[in-house]
Amino acid sequence: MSTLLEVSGVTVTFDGFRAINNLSFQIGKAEMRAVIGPNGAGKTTFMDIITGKTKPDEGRILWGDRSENLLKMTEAQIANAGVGRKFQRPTVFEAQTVTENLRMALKRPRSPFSVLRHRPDAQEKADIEALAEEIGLKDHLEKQSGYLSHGQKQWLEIGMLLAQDPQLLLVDEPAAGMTAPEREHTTDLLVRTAKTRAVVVVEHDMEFVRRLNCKVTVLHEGSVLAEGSLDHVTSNQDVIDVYLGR
Ligand SMILES: Nc1ncnc2c1ncn2[C@@H]1O[C@H](COP(=O)(O)OP(=O)(O)OP(=O)(O)O)[C@@H](O)[C@H]1O
Repeated sequence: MSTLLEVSGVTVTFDGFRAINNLSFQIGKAEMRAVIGPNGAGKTTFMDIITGKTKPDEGRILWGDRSENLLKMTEAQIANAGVGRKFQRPTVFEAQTVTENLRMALKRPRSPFSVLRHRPDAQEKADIEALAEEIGLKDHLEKQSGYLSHGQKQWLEIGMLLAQDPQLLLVDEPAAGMTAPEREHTTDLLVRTAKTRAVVVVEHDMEFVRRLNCKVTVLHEGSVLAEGSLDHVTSNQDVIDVYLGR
C-alpha cells in the first residue's frame, strides 16, 4: 500500500507542556483510520498539525507521491494539496439550499471543476446531483439547509468537502448527536469515501468505530499507545488501564 501521509517523531509543546510527544503515524492512499483516545490525548492537536494550523517543534511530515515536506506548507497550501477537514459542528450556509451550498463548494479553487471557466450549467447540475446522491440528499436539493436534520447537515458538509476532491479527509466525531439510522448512513458514506481516499475519523463512540471496521490508532498523552484492529487495541492492557483511568 502506498503511503499518502507520513508523520515521524512529531512533538508539539504548549508553554512547556508536551501535547504531542514523539508521535509517528502513517496512512495509505485509500485507507480508513479511526483515531481514539481519552480527553486531552492530543487528537485535536494532531489534526491541527496535519492541516498546518499548529506547527510542531520537532519531527517530519511527508505528503503525497513526491514526499513533499508538509511542514513547509501554509494552511492554504495544505488545503489546496488535498487535505479536507470536517469539524464536529456542521458549518453549512443555513440560509442557502442544498444545491446552493454544493454549487459554492464546486466553485472553490480546489475543485477539479473550477478550472473550467465556462462550465455548462448542465454539467454543474449533473455534478451537484451526483454529490447529492452520494451523500443521500438527492430528494432535498431545493430545501433550505437550516431545515435539514443535524445528520443531513453533516452529510451536506461532507458533500461540500468531497466537491473539493480531497486526498485526505479528517473528520472529527461525525456520529456525535446523530440518531441510529443517521449513524448508519454516515458509516456507509465514510466507508465508500475511503475506497478512493484516505479518511481519518476521530471518534469517541466505540460502536461507531467498530462499524467502520478499520485499523485503529489509540493516542494517549500525545503518543501512539496502540495500533491495530479494534479488538486488538481494546484487549491491550495499557489501553484498558488508560480508559479505566488507572
Ligand atoms: N493552545 C493550547 N495551549 C495550551 N495547551 C493546549 C492547547 N491546545 C491543547 N492543549 C493541551 O494539549 C493537550 C491535548 O489537547 P487536545 O485538544 O489535542 O486533546 P484531545 O484528544 O483532542 O481532547 P478531547 O477529546 O477532549 O477533545 C490537552 O492537555 C490540552 O489541554
